[in-house]
Amino acid sequence: MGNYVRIFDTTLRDGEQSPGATMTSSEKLEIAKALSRLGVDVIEAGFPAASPDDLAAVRAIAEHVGREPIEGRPSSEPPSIVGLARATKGDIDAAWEGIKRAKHPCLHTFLSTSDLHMKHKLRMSREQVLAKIAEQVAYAKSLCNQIEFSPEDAGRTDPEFLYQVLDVAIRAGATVLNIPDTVGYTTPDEFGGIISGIFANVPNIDSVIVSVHCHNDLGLATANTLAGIRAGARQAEVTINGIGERAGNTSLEEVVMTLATRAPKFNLTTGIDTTQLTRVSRMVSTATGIVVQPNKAVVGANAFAHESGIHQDGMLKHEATYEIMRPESVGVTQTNLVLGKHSGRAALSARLNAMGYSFDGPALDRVFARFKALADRRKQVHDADLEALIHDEVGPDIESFQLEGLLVGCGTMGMPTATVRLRCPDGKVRVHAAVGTGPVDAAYKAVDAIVSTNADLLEFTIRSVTEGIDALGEVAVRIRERDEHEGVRAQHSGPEKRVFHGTGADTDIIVASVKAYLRAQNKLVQATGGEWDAPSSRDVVVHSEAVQAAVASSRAS
Ligand SMILES: CC(=O)SCCNC(=O)CCNC(=O)[C@H](O)C(C)(C)COP(=O)(O)OP(=O)(O)OC[C@H]1O[C@@H](n2cnc3c(N)ncnc32)[C@H](O)[C@@H]1OP(=O)(O)O
Ligand SMILES: CC(C)C(=O)C(=O)O
Ligand SMILES: [Mg+2]
Repeated sequence: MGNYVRIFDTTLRDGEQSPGATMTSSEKLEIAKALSRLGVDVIEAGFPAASPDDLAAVRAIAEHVGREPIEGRPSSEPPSIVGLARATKGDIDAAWEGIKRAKHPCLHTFLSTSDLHMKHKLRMSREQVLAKIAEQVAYAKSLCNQIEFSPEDAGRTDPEFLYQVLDVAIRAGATVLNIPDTVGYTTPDEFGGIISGIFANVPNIDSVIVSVHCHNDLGLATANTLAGIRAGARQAEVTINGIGERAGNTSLEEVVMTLATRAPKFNLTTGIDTTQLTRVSRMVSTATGIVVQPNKAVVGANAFAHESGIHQDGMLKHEATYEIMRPESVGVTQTNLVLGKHSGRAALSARLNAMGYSFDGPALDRVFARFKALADRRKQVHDADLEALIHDEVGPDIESFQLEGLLVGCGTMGMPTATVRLRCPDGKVRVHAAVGTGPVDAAYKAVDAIVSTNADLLEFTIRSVTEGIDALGEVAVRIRERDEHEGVRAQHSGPEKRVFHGTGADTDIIVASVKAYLRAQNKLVQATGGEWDAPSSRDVVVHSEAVQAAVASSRAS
């Protein structure tokens, strides 16, 4: 018993038996090529008796993947190509037709051996089953040198009968004995015990390869496969992403990465180039339409993502604190420290540094507070959100006017109104309400009434920083000092009027609009030496009066 575990991939056969996972022949061929590059030893390409299309797909794989090593394949030999067949002459002939052009063809035939399956499904006695195995394995052997036999539902088969079955299959010419836990019923100790029992009780078992094929009905497929391997099996039947009948098969990536990550414990190797795992996983997901759950081991989107501040802080100090394998080892470019509501300052400041910003002390505290407020409202904070926040944060040195409050009313049932409360350069808080053509126009009119800087709005743009209904909106405005001499500029030789730019970001786009406008107004005030004429008390209208006036005028019109 060597220390090499053959990886038998059945994504294209058992994997395709997942409800809804049917793939086209060309998708199957592409996946077979990717599996070959990945380094699998065996590709079970399909069940040729199932349909002419399945036969054609298996034939194409045998010809294009099974004859020559695909470029990039770690091994210098092409993978063995397997076709599955019931224990009937017709199925075996079809399977042979599919695989015979491969360099290493292998016929795989199976027959149920549990009392339950024999009685209710096959309606055959033990004697009939033994005779059929002897007959059909021998027939398959007359066509092909490599024969795999599987006693279906071995996990629920009487062990003594199982030993008899396997003995018959070896005598008839089987070269691989595959032990399936067809319905994912066993537990790891039981399944390991079945394999140990086979090694202890089946004559000439050392002349064949013992293989394991586990289903995941109780979520134990990988554990059972590893238990079988520890008991001596040297072939693991697996699928990419663990797809397959019902709850699926053992997933290739889980077995391979367990053997690699826990190498000292198992002391076993495979021929898999693990850096291709993520890519092949995505390819299979796209072809089958079966989405990989984010928390899926090894290839899930969150497998190398950390959101909580304590974990992120640990990861920044030493990557082994919360990762047992390096993301690059499975083809993920890097650990993903996801910024969200559970993140802390360490992760935020590391991300800001990576983006080229350096904040510390009170400045970092300020950005952090705004980041947390945003994270509370959205699931994830992306770099673009941070950029917008920073631009919003790094405004003019002196905030002459600060937004203290904003209330808008808009829709189809009245005039758009806005009430704005600003802290002004003299330290006083002023409130003004206005109506406009829309909520932004109303808010800007209210700001104008308090700020009264004589500026014209030149440009207003709004965009969503990231995707989704909860995205930040970023507003950019440009204002220009009003030209008192407009219309007579030709005779007037005064300087050009200056333009000021302001941006604002918020999940509320009206708030973002007012912030942007105030930014620009503040720059204008600063540029004019901080001079500002406070509006007369009459200008700073008590907002309820203005709203009443607006409502009255809308009713009148
Ligand atoms: C555990 C597994 O994954 S087994 C593989 C499952 N994969 C598939 O089934 C592949 C797709 N299958 C198919 O396309 C079809 O089922 C076919 C073409 C194979 C057969 O279709 P049909 O001839 O219409 O038979 P149907 O599917 O209705 O029933 C299966 C028959 O095969 C018999 N059978 C089941 N397993 C075996 C076996 N290993 N060896 C011989 N006969 C078997 C059943 O007893 C049943 O026979 P019956 O009709 O005399 O009762
Ligand atoms: C055909 C056999 C190996 C099978 O898929 C199973 O028993 O699960
Ligand atoms: Mg199966």
